[in-house]
Parts: sequence; C-alpha cells; structure tokens
Amino acid sequence: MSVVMSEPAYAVDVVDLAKTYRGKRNGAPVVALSQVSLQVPVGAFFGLLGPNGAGKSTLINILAGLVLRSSGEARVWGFDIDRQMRAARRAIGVVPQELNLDPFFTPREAMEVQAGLYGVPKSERRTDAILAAVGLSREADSYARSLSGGMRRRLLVAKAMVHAPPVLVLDEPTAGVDVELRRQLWSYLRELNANGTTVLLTTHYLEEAQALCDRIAIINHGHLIACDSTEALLRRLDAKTLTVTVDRPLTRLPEALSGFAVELATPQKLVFQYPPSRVHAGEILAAITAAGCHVVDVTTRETELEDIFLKLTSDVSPTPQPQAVA
Ligand SMILES: Nc1ncnc2c1ncn2[C@@H]1O[C@H](COP(=O)(O)OP(=O)(O)OP(=O)(O)O)[C@@H](O)[C@H]1O
Repeated sequence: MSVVMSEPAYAVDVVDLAKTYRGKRNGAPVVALSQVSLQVPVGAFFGLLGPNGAGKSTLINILAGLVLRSSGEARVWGFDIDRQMRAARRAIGVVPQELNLDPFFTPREAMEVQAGLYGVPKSERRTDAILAAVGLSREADSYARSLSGGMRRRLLVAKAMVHAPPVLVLDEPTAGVDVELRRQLWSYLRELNANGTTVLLTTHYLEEAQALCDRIAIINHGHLIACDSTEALLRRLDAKTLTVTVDRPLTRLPEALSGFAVELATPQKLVFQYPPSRVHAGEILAAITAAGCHVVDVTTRETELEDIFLKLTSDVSPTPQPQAVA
C-alpha cells in the first residue's frame, strides 16, 4: 500500500492541545499538556525534546490514538484524529518506547501480522525489503526473544513502516541502543526522511536532536517553550566560548582586554565568552596581541542545544494548573 493521500498543509497540526490525567487513587489530577500548539511541516525531521515527565509521550500517544485528549485539536496528515480517525491512523506509524514484542513471533511473522492488522494486501507487502532496510534480513526467521535490544528496536521501526505511513513517530528510538546501532538507526531514519517520510521523534539526547532534526520543539511541564528550526534555536543563545593559551603567565587581566567578558582559567589560559553576531574572534586575538602577549593555542566551543535546553527549561515554573479531567 503506497502513500496516495494528497499532501496536506502540515504533516501534524496540533492546536491548543491539553491533557489532564485523573489522579491515581484520589490523588490530584496531573496536567500533562497545557494548550500546546505546534505544526510539523511535511517532509520535516522534527524533534520533540523535554525532560522526564514533560509530556512528550502524552503528545505522541494522542496523535497515535492511544491516549484521549482533554481538549484542543490534532490532525495527522490533515485528518482530524477523532472525526477522521481511520484515515489519521493510517497516516501514522508509531514506534513505542517499550520493546513490546511477542517473543514467540519471528520478525517476518511479526511484520505479516502487523500488515494484516492494517489490511495491507499480500501483493503489496514489503516485508523483506523493510527488514533488509533495518538490517534484520539474517534474523528474519529467528524468534524475537533471541534478538538483542537493538535488533528489537529496529524491528519496532520496521513494524511501524508496514503500511507505508507518510508520518513516522518514534518515542525515544535510541534509548538503550549502543552507539554503533544508534548510528545505523539514524542513517535508516535519514534515508526514510530523504525519501519523503516525515519523521517526528522524542528524545532525551540533545546530540541526537542536533544531528538529525531540522526543526525542534521543546516542552517542559506540559508547556511548549520553544519551536523553531534547529539552526535558529542554536543562534538564539548567540554565545561562543574562545579559549586562548598565551606564551607567558599572567598575574592579572591586561587592561587591553577589559572590554571583553574574559577570565583567567590558569595563568596562561584566557577564556572569553562572546556573542558571535556582534564580536569577531579576530578582534579578541588582536586585543591579546595589543596587550603584548603571543597566542600559542586557540580553541572555540559552539553553542550546543544542551545550553539552550538548560536555559529554557530552567525558568519555567512546574506548578500544574488544575483543568477539566478527560
Ligand atoms: N496514564 C497516566 N496516568 C496519570 N499520569 C500520567 C499517565 N501517563 C503520564 N502521566 C503523567 O503525565 C506527565 C507527562 O508524562 P509523559 O509520559 O507524557 O512525559 P514524557 O515527557 O514522555 O516523559 P519521559 O521522557 O519520562 O517518557 C507526567 O507527570 C506523568 O507522570
């Protein structure tokens, strides 16, 4: 079954989405999502980031039809998740966080069962091709219980792709996957994305989001606190670090450097923090020379997503607001 659905305005469109879980054993209700609005463009590689308990799984489980929203709107590939539920579910493939595989099914059997669930005609099934793409051809007929954690994770990705959905959603796809397999999975996801699949993933790994995603949304305590292109998010901090080793020990900062945010990390090492949009590293190096020092070594550190993430998530209050319970 190929993707014949016409192209919508957005692959995923969420408006004012809110979810409050009933409290467990008469406990207070838990606000998991609060008025979240975001759009995932068609063809995007979109990262949903946030600390533990931020509401990431709740959001994707609502899109997948596994959790009922309390209020707001959600569309997958233009289909309303309630009013056009069947079409919305066909448009999405979900790779869950838990490795929930039947241990007595082989990967081939698991794929066939999944294809049957989605009503994919036998002639249109691509079991072998998908298993090959995720590197599981050799294990196609082994019991799932004999697969390693990384292989199981890849089988889950393969299962989510049986009905060739235009949108693939992955909840923490590389949790517990070793570096080598993580790279393999990344390259498979990149390939899928390059071939037109819109990918939405949640991750704790900022490095992962930075490496893969062209757009990133950050949620914290159920609130959307940023949604931008990865590049713009990185630019937002406008901060770089330049570490300069000079040829002689300094007892104090030279006068010529007083206009910079700089500190002496060691007698021969100066650490500068500067906004690259307004200050060029060359100006700093020229000032060091003007101060009578020779530069022996220079290193720079770019802003990383982690810096922005820490900055953004540190100033949002965790106080949950009681709302209507679904
Ligand atoms: N079924 C449930 N019943 C009650 N509370 C829930 C339920 N599922 C999630 N929650 C709560 O909702 C909040 C958001 O949880 P969610 O799993 O969506 O976060 P997350 O960002 O995916 O976290 P993690 O990264 O740890 O998976 C948390 O406070 C969580 O305890």
